[in-house]
Amino acid sequence: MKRTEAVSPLPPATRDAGRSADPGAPVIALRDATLAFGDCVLWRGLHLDVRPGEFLAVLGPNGSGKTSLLRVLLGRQHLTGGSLTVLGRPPRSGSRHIGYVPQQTFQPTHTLLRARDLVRLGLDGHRWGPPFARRTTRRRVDELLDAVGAMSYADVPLGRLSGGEQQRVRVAQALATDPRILLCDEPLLSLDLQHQRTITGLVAERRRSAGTAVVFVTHEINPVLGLVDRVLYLARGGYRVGPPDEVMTSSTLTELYGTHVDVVRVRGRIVVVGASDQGTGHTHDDVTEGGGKQ
Ligand SMILES: Nc1ncnc2c1ncn2[C@@H]1O[C@H](COP(=O)(O)OP(=O)(O)OP(=O)(O)O)[C@@H](O)[C@H]1O
Repeated sequence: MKRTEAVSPLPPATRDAGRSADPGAPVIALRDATLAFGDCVLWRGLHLDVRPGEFLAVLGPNGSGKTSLLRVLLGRQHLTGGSLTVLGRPPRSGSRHIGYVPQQTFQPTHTLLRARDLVRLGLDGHRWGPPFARRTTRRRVDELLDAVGAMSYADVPLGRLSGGEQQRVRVAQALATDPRILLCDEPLLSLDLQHQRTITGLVAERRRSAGTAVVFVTHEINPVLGLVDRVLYLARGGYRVGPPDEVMTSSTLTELYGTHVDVVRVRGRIVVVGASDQGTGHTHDDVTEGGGKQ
């Protein structure tokens, strides 16, 4: 399997964040990793290191295995072949060092769980033993809700919130444990431009100040283009990984999809044209902006 870049040096944006950590110690290390369900190989031979403070965007058509990759990193799905370490150990579910923003699922309208309850669960839901002091917990929950612009509906049941409002609460929950790795599955979905900026700003600040590594699944690279160190692009069982300028090119994506794909840059934005249903066994929209469906 050809890859654009196997292990990159830390790009300028991440050097500060990675300074205190051993730059030789990836927080995620996949070696010759394969994931298949029956005859359907989602990706094979994946070789990838993610460093502290790095921002990795994961792109690819529907069904290419982006969410499944996050599930593998979370220890919820076993690899079919190859190996993985997360923070130097085999992955295990429930680690408080990993924050996870799942793909959008709407809360049932009758749920009584409030926004602040969900964030509190992120804070002490994994812990055994006595709960944190009430006042400390409340202050931290308020800080997290405030950071995502969700204070005004902190006490509203989740089922009464819009999709975008729920999404912001999920981001606050994922950040609650000060994670060393943040896994995000299309966190900008349903968010207007202003709240997209709030969330991307928050993630950027988190990686800058704490060296948190970010794996960010998205159909739209443009809202995070300024943050992305490397792109992992999955398609047809294969992949490419490298800086956006190397991966998001007509020649690289044409090779990956096995058919002609045009990548054009318009006023600093990346537009991918022609990546339609290219043998993943799944449908994929025809004209994409930033590598995904519209
Ligand atoms: N546990 C499972 N058993 C069998 N097939 C599965 C399982 N989990 C995922 N799949 C299949 O693997 C494929 C990849 O799914 P995945 O959700 O990882 O894709 P994706 O790239 O995130 O797609 P999308 O862009 O639509 O969110 C899909 O066809 C899915 O049905």
